[in-house]
Amino acid sequence: MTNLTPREIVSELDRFIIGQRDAKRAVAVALRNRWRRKQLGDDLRDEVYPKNILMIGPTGVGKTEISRRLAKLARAPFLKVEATKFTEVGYVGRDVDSIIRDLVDAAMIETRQRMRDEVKARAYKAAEERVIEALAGKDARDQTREMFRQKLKRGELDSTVIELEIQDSTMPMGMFPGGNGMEMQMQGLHDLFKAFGGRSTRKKMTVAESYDILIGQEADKLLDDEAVKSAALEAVQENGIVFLDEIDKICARSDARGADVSREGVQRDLLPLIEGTTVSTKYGPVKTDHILFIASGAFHIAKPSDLLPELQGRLPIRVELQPLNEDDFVRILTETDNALTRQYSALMATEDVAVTFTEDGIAALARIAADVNRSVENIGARRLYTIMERVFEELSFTAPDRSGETVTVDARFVETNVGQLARSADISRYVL
Ligand SMILES: Nc1ncnc2c1ncn2[C@@H]1O[C@H](COP(=O)(O)OP(=O)(O)OP(=O)(O)O)[C@@H](O)[C@H]1O
Repeated sequence: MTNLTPREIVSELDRFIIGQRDAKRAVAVALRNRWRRKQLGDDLRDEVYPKNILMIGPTGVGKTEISRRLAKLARAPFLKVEATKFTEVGYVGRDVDSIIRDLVDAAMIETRQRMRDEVKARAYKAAEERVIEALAGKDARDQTREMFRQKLKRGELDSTVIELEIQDSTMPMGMFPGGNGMEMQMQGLHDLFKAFGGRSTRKKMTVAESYDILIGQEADKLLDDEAVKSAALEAVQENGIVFLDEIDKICARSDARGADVSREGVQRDLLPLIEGTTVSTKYGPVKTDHILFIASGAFHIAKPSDLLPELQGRLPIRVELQPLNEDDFVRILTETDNALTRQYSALMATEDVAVTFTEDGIAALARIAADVNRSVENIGARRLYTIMERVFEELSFTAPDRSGETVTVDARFVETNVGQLARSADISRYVL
């Protein structure tokens, strides 16, 4: 939960997203409303429901990015899901409740990671004790232990090999950054192992290598699983954000049948989630009343008014996002904290190649992106990714041989690398 004001939230979002003022303001107010709700007395607090948002705008203009950044800012559990996923062939009421279950899974990983970080200092101390025990033996005198401790601190024993009892369920701290399916599976396995007490083996490793593993193991011992679970469930219920993409694709049109039946079915299934219901998950029941839903779609063909009236009522805040033009691309390339120009320069710097961008180089990149969006298909800012990748293709490959060089990305450099490709719509369709 953050206590930032709407103005502060918008200015945080401004660091990453160019333009789209209305959408930023809408999400900022939604977030602030959560804080306001928390300040209310018990009786009123339960009555205040989130005002869900409908974002209308073409692809690649920042709808997801705004929502994701907002969630990050608020440290809120976040899930993006395509509404069309539930209309796929074979749809027999595919479980929309899985949205909430996936959100809880994501929250469990994040919460565990955060709580692990909180106990990290204590875990580090405990890990150090175990290393000392492995070095000095179980019955070593205090004086001997202290001597090893000093040596450890000076890094003198980093490459000494020790033998340790390792629980198989233990994984290094770095393995839970939160997010993708693979990690979720790992998490499931991890829980399983933990439940059965894990299997321990003796392993040889250097002191330096042992720390990550031992800290992970000790942190797990300090973590109370029940506390992690209840914190994660509370985070979902009070702060969860679900981004429902492609909501326009589940609108039924009046002139068709068949697939449209299932589309309308999905809307009906989604309704209770958005209106507030209780979903059972493997960690316990979750009330969805205060989860914020941000629905999004291009609405090129269907209109918001084609959604079920009940669903329209549950998405009362409508914001339009604007298509991005050449000027926006220049700003995206130069003003954002995570600008692609910064990313490429930093990546090349790791090879000791200094990359700088000139103003006309940036202008050329933006112009080509806008041209290709016009002539082929408008995919918004995503076009910058494909253009940049092409521009840097040669340099990326040869960088290790060019250590110590300086490369200036100016209009000529851009022209040489993508100019020709960009002028042919047929070729750009495949490569840009
Ligand atoms: N206004 C913007 N400012 C800066 N970067 C942007 C902006 N719009 C899009 N981007 C970048 O383009 C990429 C795609 O944007 P995003 O995922 O937000 O698209 P979207 O509008 O949600 O489209 P879709 O509905 O197809 O998912 C992201 O990496 C994002 O950083």
